[in-house]
Amino acid sequence: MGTLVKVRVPGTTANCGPGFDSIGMACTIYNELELTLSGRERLSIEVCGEGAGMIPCDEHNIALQAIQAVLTRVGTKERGIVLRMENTIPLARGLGSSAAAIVAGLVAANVATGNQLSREEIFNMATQIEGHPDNVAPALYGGITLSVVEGKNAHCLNFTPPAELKLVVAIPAFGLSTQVARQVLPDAVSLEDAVFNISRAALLIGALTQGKLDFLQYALPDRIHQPYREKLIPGMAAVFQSAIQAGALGAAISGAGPCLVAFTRQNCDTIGEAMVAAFEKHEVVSRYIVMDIDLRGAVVI
Ligand SMILES: Nc1ncnc2c1ncn2[C@@H]1O[C@H](COP(=O)(O)OP(=O)(O)OP(=O)(O)O)[C@@H](O)[C@H]1O
Ligand SMILES: N[C@@H](CCO)C(=O)O
Repeated sequence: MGTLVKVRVPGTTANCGPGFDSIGMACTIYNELELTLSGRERLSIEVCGEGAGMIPCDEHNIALQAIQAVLTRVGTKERGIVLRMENTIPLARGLGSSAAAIVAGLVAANVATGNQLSREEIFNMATQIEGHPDNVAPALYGGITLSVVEGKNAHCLNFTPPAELKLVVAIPAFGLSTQVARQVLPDAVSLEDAVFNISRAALLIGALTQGKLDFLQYALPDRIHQPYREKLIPGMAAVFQSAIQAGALGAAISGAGPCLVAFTRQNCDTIGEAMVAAFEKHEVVSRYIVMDIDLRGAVVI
């Protein structure tokens, strides 16, 4: 016996073009995590669905590390952990699988130990474990999130997106770890590129908050991460172009990639099929999914 808690956490698409390491959106694709916490010394981890057989089931598991971080923080003596994960978020594709695992572990452990930590404390811990806030923020809070890191603290605003906004995501068959996708980035960018991104990130938030989605065509381009990551994602520019030709408002790398996300009001299947066909011309096997923006973030179920 012990305390059993089950949580559901959404996948996320981060950066959204120019908002590198800051802007994120929660998506209607979910992982579930069930934690049983007891006084009996025990560790058992079971992973079903996406990542089964690949995700470590020992002390290297990041959901377990998140749980242990909470247990240490609140000083509980209960160290018996039985963990079961049911995943639908594809692994290492740019849809926030690691952020979902971290947030799920933190939220479940906090509930199992009597809700001693606030959402802000959980957000800070999640940001420290993940290394940047843009996936963990929407995974925790839902909606569209804007995050900054100030010293040891992260701060986040979230808002509800325009109801008609849909996400069409082309998911390549190959994985790309965030660590590798960050290694290709430059240490510094020019003032011109910084201004390019700042102005577009600002316009993007204006367009999303005012529901002026036609502005996304001007707001989504990026110069500080996507051009450098293009070599890791064969066909990237062609997939963006084909999505726009099929009716999308614009497109971006989802997170660190290799998923590419198109933003649209309509024609989702036409756009998805065009993206998959464009990838195929570059010998990349892919599939597509259509998602809305999740408004709830992490929930106890
Ligand atoms: N449910 C899970 N439980 C434990 N570890 C997981 C889980 N899901 C993902 N991970 C770990 O996270 C790694 C993938 O993280 P990575 O940051 O590279 O990609 P991502 O989070 O899917 O994409 P992005 O951060 O670009 O959105 C996996 O290789 C695995 O080690
Ligand atoms: N902002 C992060 C998101 C992926 O975790 C990146 O692009 O590296």
